[in-house]
Amino acid sequence: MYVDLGNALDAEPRLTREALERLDERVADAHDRIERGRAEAAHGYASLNLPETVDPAAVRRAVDRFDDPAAVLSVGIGGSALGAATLAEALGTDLDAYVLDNVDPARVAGLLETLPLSDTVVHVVSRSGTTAETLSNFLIVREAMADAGVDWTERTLVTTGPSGNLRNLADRHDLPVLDVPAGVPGRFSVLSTVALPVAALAGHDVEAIVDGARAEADRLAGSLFESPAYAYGATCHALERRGAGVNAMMPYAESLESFAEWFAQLWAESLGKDAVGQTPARALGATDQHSQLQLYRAGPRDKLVTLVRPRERPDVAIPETDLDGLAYLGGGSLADLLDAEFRATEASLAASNCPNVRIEVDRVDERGVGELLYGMEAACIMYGELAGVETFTQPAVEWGKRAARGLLGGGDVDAEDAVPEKRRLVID
Ligand SMILES: O=P(O)(O)OC[C@H]1O[C@](O)(CO)[C@@H](O)[C@@H]1O
Repeated sequence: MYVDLGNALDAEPRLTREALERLDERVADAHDRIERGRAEAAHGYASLNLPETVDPAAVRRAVDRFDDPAAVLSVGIGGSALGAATLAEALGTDLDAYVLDNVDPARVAGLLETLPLSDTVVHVVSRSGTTAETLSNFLIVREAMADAGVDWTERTLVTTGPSGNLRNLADRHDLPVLDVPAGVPGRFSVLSTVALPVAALAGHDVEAIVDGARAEADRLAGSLFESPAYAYGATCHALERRGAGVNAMMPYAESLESFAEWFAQLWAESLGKDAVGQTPARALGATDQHSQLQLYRAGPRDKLVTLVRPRERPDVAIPETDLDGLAYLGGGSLADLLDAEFRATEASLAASNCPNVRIEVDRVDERGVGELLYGMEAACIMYGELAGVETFTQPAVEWGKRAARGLLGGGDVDAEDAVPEKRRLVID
């Protein structure tokens, strides 16, 4: 992973090289704390040990029992689904890879009508084993398989924690179970048994994903000027402290669109604490040049844009054309066009004084994705250390969960007391 901070400096909000150099002293201390946390396999910090603690062979053994499926369905939510979605999209698969990470009945019904249920592997993931959306969807998928005469126990792989409903169900039906990694919050668990099974099922080189992560782990150092991941995390933090409350994650590769969604959970759920944090906006190049770029360039001076691209990408030639004004495109290629737009957008942001960071990987392949995912996790942890927040908890999400359970009669409050009377101003 390569990080270029050049356009992040002396923009608006203003961050100077001198300020980064002063911040680097705190990066060194934070690095020491992170390394101590890793050495103790402390909660959260253990995430950065996954290149050494994950067992790709165990992942492969778990999926080898499924003989050449046509489709894989990941059932989970948040970090228990976004990692699989990211890997499946980034690496592409001969399998039809689907993700159920919401409880929209139209989507669930529609998907069940199209899934080849007898030839689908269901990977159901929940660390807690109690998440309403995941368990509801799994029960529906299981019943659809049974109704279709498919033995769901032969089509299901579980990844879960040491206890809870999902562990009990797996034990009761003797399902193959992978353990979620200890001390690794869901949003940091992509490089583990949570998401790697999807990559393994698709025949990808899981070891290469882990090697990419390990390469980034080897770059963690006591200075942001020596560590791409820490450089990015420290720069994002420093810009947020100076007013860049929004970080638009804008990959210039369709295969990284889900990565931006994964990044959004990682950043928001880790760093949105104590009235601070940087709001991740999901964008896609070149598409959002025709959508959000107007706001990034001419809106409030409260943004950082993160531009991500592979240095090498597949290509498609553009035929010669005599169309007025378009002859310059003919004979070129889409990669040339996309990379020209990447550079032009980067320069246009700089010209409008919008700070932006360039992140590159050699290719969007197993190694490149491993580098990028691990690098963002390490960047997030560094940001959290510098911001002094509890990076690895997410207490604010619990209020809504309790209220929803209450409304459905499953909580410790009566349904009518689950949510306060809503203030109304109805315009109809
Ligand atoms: O893996 P689980 O326990 O189902 O949790 C799913 C997701 O829900 C959250 O706990 C938030 O509610 C996320 O942190 C997590 O990734």
